[in-house]
Amino acid sequence: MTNFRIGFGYDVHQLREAYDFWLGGIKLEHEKGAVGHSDADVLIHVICDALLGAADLRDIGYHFSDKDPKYKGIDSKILLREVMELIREKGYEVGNIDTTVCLEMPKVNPHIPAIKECLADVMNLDQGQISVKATTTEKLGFVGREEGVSAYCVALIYQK
Ligand SMILES: Nc1ccn([C@@H]2O[C@H](COP(=O)(O)O)[C@@H](O)[C@H]2O)c(=O)n1
Ligand SMILES: C[C@@]1(CO)OP(=O)(O)OP(=O)(O)OC[C@H]1O
Repeated sequence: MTNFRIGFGYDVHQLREAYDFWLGGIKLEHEKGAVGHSDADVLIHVICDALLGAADLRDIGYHFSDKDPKYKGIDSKILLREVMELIREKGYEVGNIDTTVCLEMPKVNPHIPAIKECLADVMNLDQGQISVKATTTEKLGFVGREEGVSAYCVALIYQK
């Protein structure tokens, strides 16, 4: 019987002027960008956490410490590739992932095709296995005040 497992990821990054805004592996043009030890790509970070959680492999900070200078400014696509290797080493394949980005501005929808193409390439999956959605928080909370961006991801993995 196929061994199915699910995982969940959640992450937040501050938004500040003079920072780049990486989301799902692509750079958005916006007056603010995300702050982090890495490139602060919140969408990739939640995908990593959902996959690691599904495989019972702890979390992103456990594998890539934010105290380690090796990861300062690192392209999160490199981290996602490593996470895919870790779960495949354990015999897992990805069924699908579903993500939601919580962001007041800018609009994510126009970028979703490029994000899916990029993530499918990094993860070696079909674009149909990767869902990316976005919502504002109706001007409420830190997202609504444009102080930060958050994201959620659920992942289904399986071992044949
Ligand atoms: N940063 C965002 C936020 C939302 N969207 C899209 O707009 C729709 C309406 O947003 P609500 O917060 O009012 O539900 C949402 O369903 C997304 O399709 C977006 O592209 N980028
Ligand atoms: C990715 C890492 C490592 O560079 O740094 P951040 O960009 O700060 O991201 P976060 O989601 O807070 O946690 C994981 C970190 O260890």
